[in-house]
Amino acid sequence: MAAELCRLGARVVVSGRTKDTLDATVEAVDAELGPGRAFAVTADVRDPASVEAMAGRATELLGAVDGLVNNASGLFPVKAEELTPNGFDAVVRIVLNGTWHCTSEVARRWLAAGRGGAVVNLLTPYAWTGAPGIVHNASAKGGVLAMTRTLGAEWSGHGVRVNAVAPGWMPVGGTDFLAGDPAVRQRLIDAIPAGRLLKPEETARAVAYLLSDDASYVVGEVLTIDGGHHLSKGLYEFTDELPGRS
Ligand SMILES: CCC/C=C/C(=O)SCCNC(=O)CCNC(=O)[C@H](O)C(C)(C)COP(=O)([O-])OP(=O)([O-])OC[C@H]1O[C@@H](n2cnc3c(N)ncnc32)[C@H](O)[C@@H]1OP(=O)([O-])[O-]
Ligand SMILES: NC(=O)C1=CN([C@@H]2O[C@H](COP(=O)(O)OP(=O)(O)OC[C@H]3O[C@@H](n4cnc5c(N)ncnc54)[C@H](OP(=O)(O)O)[C@@H]3O)[C@@H](O)[C@H]2O)C=CC1
Repeated sequence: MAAELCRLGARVVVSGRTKDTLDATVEAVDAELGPGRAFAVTADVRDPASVEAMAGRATELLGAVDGLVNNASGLFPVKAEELTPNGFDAVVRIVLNGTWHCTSEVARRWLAAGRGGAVVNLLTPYAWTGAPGIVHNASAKGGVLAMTRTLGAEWSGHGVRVNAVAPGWMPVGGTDFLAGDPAVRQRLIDAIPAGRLLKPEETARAVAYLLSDDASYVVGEVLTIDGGHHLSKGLYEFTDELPGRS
């Protein structure tokens, strides 16, 4: 995500809890595009004080912050009846509360300065379909969907746009963790009308569009990029089992 946004011309602060991961991203961008495009700032999105410090440092490093991408997430597969209160909280605090902490911190700065900006939240199609086996993450993403629409409408008159992308499965992070097995992955691909996984840079380009002035009249919207997965393959899923015409 960060590397592709830099390729498209952005200067980016990457943030998360793990310094080594962030440093590796910055090193990769430096090697490809030269120094000064990407910077690392550690933060924990669950902690408003940490987010405030991150936003301040990002402003120092970039001069001005024009956009925010809420990408942090966490999940583990679990039967709903076995999920503990702490397990539910652990995920919701990252996804829903974390998105709120980052969005409110950055947007308040824009509103106080009388300037606009763009927020893009990372959703998934199961924000509206639901996702048995990950009730914590699906509930939190559903909350982020409502937040996207609410703040999109509430702040658009101030030039602060809030939108979201809903990617399908990408061969990174969460997907490697949930569908690392080649046979499981192939079943997943078979269910996607486009017949392949989403490339991370395709998600980044959709994010870049929503961050850009080209999307200046796009408010509270969700751009779904899942190769038609949430629409299903319909009858084609069963083509081999359907009776022939003769
Ligand atoms: C679908 C494809 C799309 C992908 C979308 C993505 O979001 S990809 C992003 C994918 N990336 C990631 O997910 C990033 C890596 N994931 C993580 O960092 C963790 O999974 C985290 C989200 C729980 C956060 O950790 P943390 O340090 O805040 O939490 P903690 O360790 O202190 O535990 C708190 C509570 O949760 C309980 N609990 C935990 N695991 C399990 C389990 N397997 N089973 C049952 N329960 C589990 C644990 O027992 C405890 O409850 P208890 O016992 O006190 O009642
Ligand atoms: N992978 C996929 O196929 C899909 C992903 N998505 C969404 O795209 C986004 C990225 O997914 P993916 O790349 O797979 O996820 P990863 O697990 O690879 O990345 C999640 C990121 O969140 C950061 N993070 C987790 N907890 C915190 C925290 N408390 N504070 C700050 N940062 C945190 C992690 O860094 P660290 O642990 O160092 O803090 C990590 O960089 C997520 O929002 C996900 O829901 C949507 C649809 C499909």
